[in-house]
Amino acid sequence: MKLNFRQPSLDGRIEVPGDKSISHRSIMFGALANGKTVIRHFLKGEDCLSTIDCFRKLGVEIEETDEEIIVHGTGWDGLKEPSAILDTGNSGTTTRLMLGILAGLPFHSVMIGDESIARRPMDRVTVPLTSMGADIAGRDNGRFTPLSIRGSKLKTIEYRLPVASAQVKSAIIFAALQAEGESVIIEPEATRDHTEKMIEQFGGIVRREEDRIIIKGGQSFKGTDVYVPGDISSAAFFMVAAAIAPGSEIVLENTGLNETRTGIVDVFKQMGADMTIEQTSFKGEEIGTITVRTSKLKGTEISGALIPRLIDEIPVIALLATQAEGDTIIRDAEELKVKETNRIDTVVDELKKLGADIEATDDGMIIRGKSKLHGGSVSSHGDHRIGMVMAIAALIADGEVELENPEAIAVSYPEFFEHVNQLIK
Ligand SMILES: O=C(O)C1=C[C@@H](OP(=O)(O)O)[C@@H](O)[C@H](O)C1
Ligand SMILES: C=C(OP(=O)(O)O)C(=O)O
Repeated sequence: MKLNFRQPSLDGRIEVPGDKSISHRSIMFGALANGKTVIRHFLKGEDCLSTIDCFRKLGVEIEETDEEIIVHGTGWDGLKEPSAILDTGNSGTTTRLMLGILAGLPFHSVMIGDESIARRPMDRVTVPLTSMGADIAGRDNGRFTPLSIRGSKLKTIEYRLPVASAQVKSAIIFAALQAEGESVIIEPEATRDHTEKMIEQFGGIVRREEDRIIIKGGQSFKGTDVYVPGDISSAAFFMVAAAIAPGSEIVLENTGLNETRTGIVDVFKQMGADMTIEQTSFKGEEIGTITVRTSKLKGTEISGALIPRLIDEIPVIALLATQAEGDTIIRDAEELKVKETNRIDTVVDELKKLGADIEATDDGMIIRGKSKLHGGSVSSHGDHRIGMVMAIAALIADGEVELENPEAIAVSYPEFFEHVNQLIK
């Protein structure tokens, strides 16, 4: 795809698509609940469609209209042995959370994903689930897909997460909900808490005591109405676009502002961005409007507890940092190496091709600003977030950017280019 934007200003209001993490979970809890769940502003990205497809194969009726997704929940007991392989596509969230659900159900299932999923570590989930009594086999001793899960009776667990991962936490929560008694999960750093919030939305109970999450097994859920806020991880691309494309102002309405996800807002403040945030409602999750205008930016340091609160935004923050005065240092972000691609390498390599002064480190990167970006040939490497970073970079680049494999963007943001075109003045 040839991107020849001629350095426009951006202006306007958009509502980004529904949050990916919340959309996945709304299907899962909707299926596990008894009765009907109606989901509005659901993200119809490829990842969440993979979750829908898996639950249909487990016997759940799911209706799709333009406005809503309706899940006819079967309860835990109503799910059926799938006669086909469950294909999770490109979605780490689907693969890992489904493992926690399937581990305790009384039937056999087989799970597979795409080439990227086949490289991503699943032992971070299969190890704790196995210690709860799960019977999971997979390539390289259960490290990778394809995985075969024979549901079994599960025991409780007290588990300190070795990595700050909401996917691992959530998989264990789903398993713990099927065990008899109380399980405890201890987080090294707080990660996104959408699973915990959704347990409550569906009439269940979960307790948090400092870094400990306590889950009682044997809970059943009631179908409900879910509104999915706009995904701050998608909004991040336009927050950055507005900050760096001269003379811009973008308003992002109905965006999720869950505190475990707003690390990027903290970084914008640290860098001196011109931004206003207005909380507008609460629908199971905080929702608000984010407005960003172009401004002078300064380099910053991003590390520690901030990392899980902005993990998926780091690639686009790297682009932002190329337009800030001074150095930006990102540390403690090794997890980027096991995403859809090794995002430390892919973002560094691709931004360099457009003239950025950026260097990979063992656990992050160093970006030296401010650089003038030029045109060039770049690739998404099949990673939706890298594709969007390069498209936003193309907005400020002096010259044409040829982007290979832009189709990957449909994983989390099918309307991305429509929104870019709508915002160009
Ligand atoms: O739980 C979730 O919905 C997610 C958790 C994060 O992954 P990890 O749990 O691997 O950090 C994030 O990168 C991913 O996009 C979605
Ligand atoms: C890492 C991501 O997703 P997942 O782990 O679900 O593939 C992402 O969306 O950036």
